[in-house]
Amino acid sequence: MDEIERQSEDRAWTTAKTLAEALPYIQNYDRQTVVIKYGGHAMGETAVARQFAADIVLLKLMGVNPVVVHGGGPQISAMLDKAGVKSSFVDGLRVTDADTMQVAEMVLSGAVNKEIAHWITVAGKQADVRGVGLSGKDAGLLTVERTRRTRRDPDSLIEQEVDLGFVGEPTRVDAKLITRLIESDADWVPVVAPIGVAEDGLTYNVNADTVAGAIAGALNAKRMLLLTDVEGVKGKDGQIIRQMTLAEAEALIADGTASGGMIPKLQTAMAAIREGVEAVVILDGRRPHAMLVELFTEHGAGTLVRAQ
Ligand SMILES: Nc1ncnc2c1ncn2[C@@H]1O[C@H](COP(=O)(O)OP(=O)(O)O)[C@@H](O)[C@H]1O
Ligand SMILES: CC(=O)N[C@@H](CCC(=O)OP(=O)(O)O)C(=O)O
Repeated sequence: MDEIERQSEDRAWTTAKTLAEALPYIQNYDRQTVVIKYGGHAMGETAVARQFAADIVLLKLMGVNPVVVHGGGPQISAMLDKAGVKSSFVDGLRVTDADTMQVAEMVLSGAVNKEIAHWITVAGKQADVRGVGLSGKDAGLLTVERTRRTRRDPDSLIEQEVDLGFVGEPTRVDAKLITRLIESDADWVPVVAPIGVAEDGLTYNVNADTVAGAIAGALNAKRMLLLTDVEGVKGKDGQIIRQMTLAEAEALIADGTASGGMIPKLQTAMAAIREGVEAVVILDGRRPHAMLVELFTEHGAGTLVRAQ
């Protein structure tokens, strides 16, 4: 046996050992629902999105029921730039006027949603695993109400309402369609764009973390994974915190250690756990196979948030 053959044999035995060690974890997640929020920053290039899709197919074939909720903030911003439309954010939420709403829906439901569903179908072709692209508009999946935000005027110190436009907050998830897709004998993977409809029938732009949390809560998911562009949640010392409780998550927001986009993530995590999701993990979606490390190894990845 030459050196190359020996190395290949070593790799084969290592792979088999890794698979065998994963057995307890595979059983733990057998037929369990895992909601995965795939952030716009985590998507990166096509190769990264294809790798993500391949990992989703692997999860499905290992017996997990993955439900993907995606973002696309950077992709919306790029399209708005092209169209010469200025965009601003308040507390991490995009101020969404009628023109911005049109672009956001086109990008989220049209481009990003179809691309992710498509890559899942391509990656799962041999085993007939298929991505099914939906938005909160399909089958009444996501009802929202207009988000209200107030700001204290620095001069008068009076609380004033900030008009965010067509930005919505989930009020009801009708998960029947997702449940049917999950429970079907066919290997369908729901892929949801963060668009909702209010009682007035109008379309609203919703933060994708918030949508993932609402859907995970409605499905009583075992896990929600928030895939982003950092390794996990950093503490005061800049080190990644491996595990935290709801109270600790709240303290990180209160003392300003968690800021910007991390605030809606932790708030969503807390809300989902209060609704019955067992645990939420915030992890780096740019790293290939991060979901597999989290779900199927003792080491895990990122920051795990749980009730206590
Ligand atoms: N304590 C913290 N730990 C880690 N990231 C933090 C923290 N506080 C703020 N952040 C910021 O939150 C960002 C993730 O949120 P966001 O950019 O909205 O991600 P996504 O687009 O994936 O939803 C990180 O890139 C980081 O800049
Ligand atoms: C209201 C609001 O801010 N909606 C978000 C929806 C997309 C999103 O949340 O995308 P990421 O997860 O990639 O940030 C937006 O317009 O950017």
